[in-house]
Amino acid sequence: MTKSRFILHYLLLNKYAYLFAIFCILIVNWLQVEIPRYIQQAIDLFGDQSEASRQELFGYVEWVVGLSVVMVVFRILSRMYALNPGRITEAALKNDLFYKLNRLPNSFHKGFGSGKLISIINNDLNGIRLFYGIGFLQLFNVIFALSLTPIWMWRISPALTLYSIIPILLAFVVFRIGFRKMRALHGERLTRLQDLSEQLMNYLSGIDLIKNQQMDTWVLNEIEQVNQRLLTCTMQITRIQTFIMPVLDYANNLMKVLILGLGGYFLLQQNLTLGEITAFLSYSVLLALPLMHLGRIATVYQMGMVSIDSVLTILNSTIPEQDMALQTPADLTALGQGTLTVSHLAYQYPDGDSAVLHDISFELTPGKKVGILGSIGAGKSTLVNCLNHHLDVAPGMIHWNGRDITTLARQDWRALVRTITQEPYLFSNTIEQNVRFGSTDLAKSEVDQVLQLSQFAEDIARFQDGDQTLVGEKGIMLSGGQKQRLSIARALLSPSDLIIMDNVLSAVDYDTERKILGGLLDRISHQSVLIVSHRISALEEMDEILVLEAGAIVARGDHHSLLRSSAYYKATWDLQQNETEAVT
Ligand SMILES: Nc1ncnc2c1ncn2[C@@H]1O[C@H](COP(=O)(O)OP(=O)(O)OP(=O)(O)O)[C@@H](O)[C@H]1O
Repeated sequence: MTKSRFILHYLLLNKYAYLFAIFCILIVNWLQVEIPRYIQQAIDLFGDQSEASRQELFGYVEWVVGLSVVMVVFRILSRMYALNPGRITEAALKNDLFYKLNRLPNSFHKGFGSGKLISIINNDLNGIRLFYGIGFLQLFNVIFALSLTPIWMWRISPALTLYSIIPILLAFVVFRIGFRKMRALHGERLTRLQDLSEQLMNYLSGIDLIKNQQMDTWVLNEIEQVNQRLLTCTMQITRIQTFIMPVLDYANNLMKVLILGLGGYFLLQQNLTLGEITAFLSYSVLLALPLMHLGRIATVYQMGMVSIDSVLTILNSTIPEQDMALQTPADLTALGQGTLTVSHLAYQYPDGDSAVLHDISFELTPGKKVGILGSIGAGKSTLVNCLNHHLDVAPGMIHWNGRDITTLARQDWRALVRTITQEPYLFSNTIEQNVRFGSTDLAKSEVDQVLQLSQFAEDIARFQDGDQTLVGEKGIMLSGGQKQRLSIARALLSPSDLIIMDNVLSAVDYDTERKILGGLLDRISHQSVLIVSHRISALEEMDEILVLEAGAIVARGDHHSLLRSSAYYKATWDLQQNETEAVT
């Protein structure tokens, strides 16, 4: 989407409100130039004592009062109808951005820091709201005021109008120079705000580490540097603004001096009346006001343009074609209960030097349970992220019921495959809501059942508020093992055809692990399961265990055959047996 299409698209969203606002702004500006005309005629009647003149004078006063009331009404309407669209656009844009962010693949989120995204959603969207609200209102105010007022002035005295316009032209020249400089600075300022937000997000996520390692001074220094760059940029903008505003003010006063000086001369020459000079002075104020607003409009316009650029970097990011084509519910049901076939899977990270996975092949028929064992850095998580299509795998390597998963939309694929990761993410909500995760239609008894299965129910019974306990930000109130069990409960609540568990039981003891796995495998006997673990005790019951070393499968078989065929497996088993004995 180009910038002009973006502007038009969101303008059209409120087209009727804007059209009515333009009509109201036009009426307000027309009344603004009309009212001085009645004042002028009233003043010119001051010297005349006749009854007819008195009647005429009262008539003009009534007109002025009446028109002023009408003007106030239209001014209120113009503000309502011009400012509200700014809010509506902001809300619509937020929805569009959230929709897009939700559909964009992981590769986008890896390259685009969350701090930067938050800054765009807060600061840039604020800039866009002002652009579509106050910016629109002031723009039309200025257009109408600068076009109508000189015409009404010209009708009184063309010569005085031409002289009065000289200071305005001078002010415009100064304004244009400052305007160009400010545009670049506004862009820089929003980038600096994004940098600061990114930096803060980074440090706040690692606040425990910063405190533990006493890194406070270093962090404060880093933040101060980014903050200083933001301040320097903001000060430059303020400096230009504080220079331009007095210049515009000076132009306005110069115009008044010219009107009074030259107007007085024309009065003496009897070319102008006192009423006409008074009207002319009123018009000079009407010209000065939009002139004063030019600075504000320029800021709103420049911030709006820069903000639109930032937002477009997200809106123009492409969602992979296959992710756009969603299956119908019927097609998705037909895809269920399939066989996962992995053939000669290889994977290299885009920024990596060499392949992390080599020639991985295995099959997961419906209901089969497969375990993956491997040392640290063997490529287990990479394999999981290839299988659930978080990573962009090459076509032809992973099939589900004969269908290449790279031809399926990720959203559809994840309806079939549920992954429980080793770092569960919890929302700042109650335990029950964290299990439900939006599945509000499911009965409470189902939630209780999955909590029982994941061996979390006993812990919950000890909490004062039970499953209504608030878990705090990222589940800060829960221990590592409790978080893991909650995320297992969450994965079990809604149906899926394949469950992948990536080291999810690392933070629970052996006994709890055995209980969880026993209950879990009973409940999901019809579902395919892939469990990744460092612990053989978690894999013992699997139909097949793949031993991964440096990204390749070096041994495979069930627990008993591997004890005989794989020295690594046997050594790991013996070591872990000793650990278990030491613990019990
Ligand atoms: N995003 C990435 N970019 C580049 N290389 C990566 C990335 N993530 C992981 N790697 C590399 O891939 C290799 C395998 O990592 P992976 O996380 O898959 O191992 P793992 O077996 O899951 O390890 P662990 O048991 O410690 O979780 C490692 O050498 C790691 O450095």
